[in-house]
Amino acid sequence: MKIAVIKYNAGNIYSVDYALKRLGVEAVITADKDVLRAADKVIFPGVGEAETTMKFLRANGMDTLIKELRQPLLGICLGMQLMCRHSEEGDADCLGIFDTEVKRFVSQKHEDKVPHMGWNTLTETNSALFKGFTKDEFVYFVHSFYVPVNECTAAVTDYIHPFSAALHKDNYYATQFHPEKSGSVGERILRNFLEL
Ligand SMILES: NC(=O)CC[C@H](N)C(=O)O
Repeated sequence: MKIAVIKYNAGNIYSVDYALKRLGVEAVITADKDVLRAADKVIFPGVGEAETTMKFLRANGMDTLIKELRQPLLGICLGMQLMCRHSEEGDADCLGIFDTEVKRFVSQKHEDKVPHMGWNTLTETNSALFKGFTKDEFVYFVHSFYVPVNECTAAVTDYIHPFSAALHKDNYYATQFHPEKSGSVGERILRNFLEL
């Protein structure tokens, strides 16, 4: 099975690659569009800022490519956010795969620190990504923006208020949390994606 990780100006490409290696998977980290089109599965990682990253993707034709792909694709963190219609982070128009907004967290109480950095459990998991997942298992988040619960929501968590921890539509899967930084639980989620 050919697994490709999209190489662009994101920050967590190599931690994703290392997590895949721990699963015994040798992924190709590439910006080569033919290699990405030919992959069985594609991972779209991301740590960074939406506006800058969208400019980079458009300048390199990666926006069109990602929207053309029909094999399973997993967006992670910023990757998930860029798959939405628009982000308040830099007022960025994004890929529009998920017809929803990305909004900035607004602290309601002093203890509601932003960015949200921590371990949360998930509810309402309704995707093959979460096969074998139990309600008391934790995954790791680090983000200042969130995707409201919407028709593509595939898991929910609660920090300041409920929000989408994962999205799914057709061949597009996405997690706001970092499976590559979520220990054995995250490894299982990555394995579930690879087994789709
Ligand atoms: N880790 C990240 O890059 C998070 C994505 C985005 N910058 C956010 O703060 O929500």
